[in-house]
Amino acid sequence: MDTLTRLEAIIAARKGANPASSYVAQLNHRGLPVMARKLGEEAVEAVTAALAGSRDELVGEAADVLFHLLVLLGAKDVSLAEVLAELDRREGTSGIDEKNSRNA
Ligand SMILES: N=c1c2ncn([C@@H]3O[C@H](COP(=O)(O)OP(=O)(O)OP(=O)(O)O)[C@@H](O)[C@H]3O)c2ncn1[C@@H]1O[C@H](COP(=O)(O)O)[C@@H](O)[C@H]1O
Repeated sequence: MDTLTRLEAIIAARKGANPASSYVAQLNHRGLPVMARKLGEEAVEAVTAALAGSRDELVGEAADVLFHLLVLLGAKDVSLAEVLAELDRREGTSGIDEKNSRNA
């Protein structure tokens, strides 16, 4: 099992845990707007690290983005497999074509 799939399973298992002892449970307890805001904050931190930080900082912030994205997807009952299937679907198509079809 790969890292993201393992992390997805851990997040699913921790969702209903005690918020006092689990950060995942705490985020779920605080609700979707907080989870969404956390993902946005981590994304901004990743962007900042890419533009002005070190390589190690970018690695750390990218890990935070993936973690918080999985927490948000879990709360919305969207599986990682569904997201990966969407990426698979796009494989082999030009990114430009994809952009044009979305804007059509
Ligand atoms: N990968 C992670 C992970 N990455 C980041 N974080 C937490 O994300 C938080 C982000 O830090 P911030 O400073 O931005 O946030 P904060 O100010 O501490 O918290 P907020 O009040 O803003 O939410 C930190 O508390 C980190 O510990 C993570 N917490 C948990 N995991 C994984 O989730 C598993 C389950 O964790 P628990 O639910 O805590 O058992 C762990 O075993 C890990 O594998």
